[in-house]
Amino acid sequence: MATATLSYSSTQSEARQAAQQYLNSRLANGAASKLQKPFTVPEINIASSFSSSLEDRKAVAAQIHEACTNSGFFHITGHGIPEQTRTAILALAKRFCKELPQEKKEALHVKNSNYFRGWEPADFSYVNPGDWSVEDAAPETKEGFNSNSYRGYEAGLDPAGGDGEYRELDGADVNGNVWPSEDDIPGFYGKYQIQSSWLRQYANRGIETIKDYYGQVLNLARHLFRLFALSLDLPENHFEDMMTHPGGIARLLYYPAPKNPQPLDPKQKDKEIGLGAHSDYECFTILLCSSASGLEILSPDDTWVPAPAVDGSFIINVADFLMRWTNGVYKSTVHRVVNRTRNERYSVPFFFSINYDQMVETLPSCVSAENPSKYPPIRAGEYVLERLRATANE
Ligand SMILES: O=C(O)CCC(=O)C(=O)O
Ligand SMILES: [Fe+2]
Repeated sequence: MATATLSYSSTQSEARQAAQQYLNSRLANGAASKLQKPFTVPEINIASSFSSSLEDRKAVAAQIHEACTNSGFFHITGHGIPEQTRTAILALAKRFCKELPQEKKEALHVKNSNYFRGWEPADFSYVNPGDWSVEDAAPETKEGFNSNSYRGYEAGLDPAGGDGEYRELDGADVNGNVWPSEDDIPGFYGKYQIQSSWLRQYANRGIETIKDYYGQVLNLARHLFRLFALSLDLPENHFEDMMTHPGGIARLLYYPAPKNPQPLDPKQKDKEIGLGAHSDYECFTILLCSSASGLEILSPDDTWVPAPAVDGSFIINVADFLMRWTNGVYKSTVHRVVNRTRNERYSVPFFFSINYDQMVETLPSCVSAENPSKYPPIRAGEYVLERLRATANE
């Protein structure tokens, strides 16, 4: 079990150093621990978790508990999000990366945002801070757009409407989002009324908007958090008041097809990395990926295990904040992306947090005489902001 803590630091280089130490200790911990049972990424059909029977919901929660204490990764099917919504957002990721002119992307550069929102070119951030110091390291090949839901809480992106109390990562009462203009990429945010037949062709191609996807995934995230509560022997509504204006960063990612795709080979260092080894920062991630495989997760015996996309499923993984909150009971597992196919790869991770202004203490059901709390209380946004700062090229 990883017990490393992340210390809080003021400068960029201190933050990066702390993040590297943290990641190294996670990697070392992984290698040192013995495999108790097979390391698996199970498929969990959550359809019966929408049942009115608490017993049905608890049965799904038990499967979630099992996955979160093992690999920390699982696929979900039976989630209720239509295929059209899923293909639409992947198509939007493609449109953003391929159709938006370079100067329009530059205008949205993530370096202009205090909250890591906007367009991120391939080599702007390294999720594994050690990759900065590798002389001949190829840049990460991903390119992305980070967005967050602030506007939604005004009844825009959040189907529940929110409580109007959203606070940014640093606690500020501001809107950290940036959006491309609807003239440049119609239908991106969702405010655009499709009037003309020329624009309707996008709709006919099944292209919806961030708003549609974000709203549906936010509903799913809240549903999953209720199941997480049950899985941790807590009342089902334990997290409810902490999800009234939750942080949630949706990222549209594009991994170009590699020129020279390499098979996974433990004896060879990969030259072209899509996204370096890292763990996610928030509570959990809901990941949608296109059919090109590429996600690999680090097993406790220190080998990379491919976690290919399963038709119609989302991949869910525990992230560091939930690992910390559960006192290390739930595993936030190191993963990376290496596109080993000749196809482009698109993915849309949604990093779900509770309200960023929420203070949390280790969950009572995860503390015992044998496993006392390892972590002091912390504000959710403060933790995530520090982790984000460590990865950026400033
Ligand atoms: O693109 C993927 O499949 C995974 C992305 C990821 O791990 C991340 O953005 O943290
Ligand atoms: Fe990740």
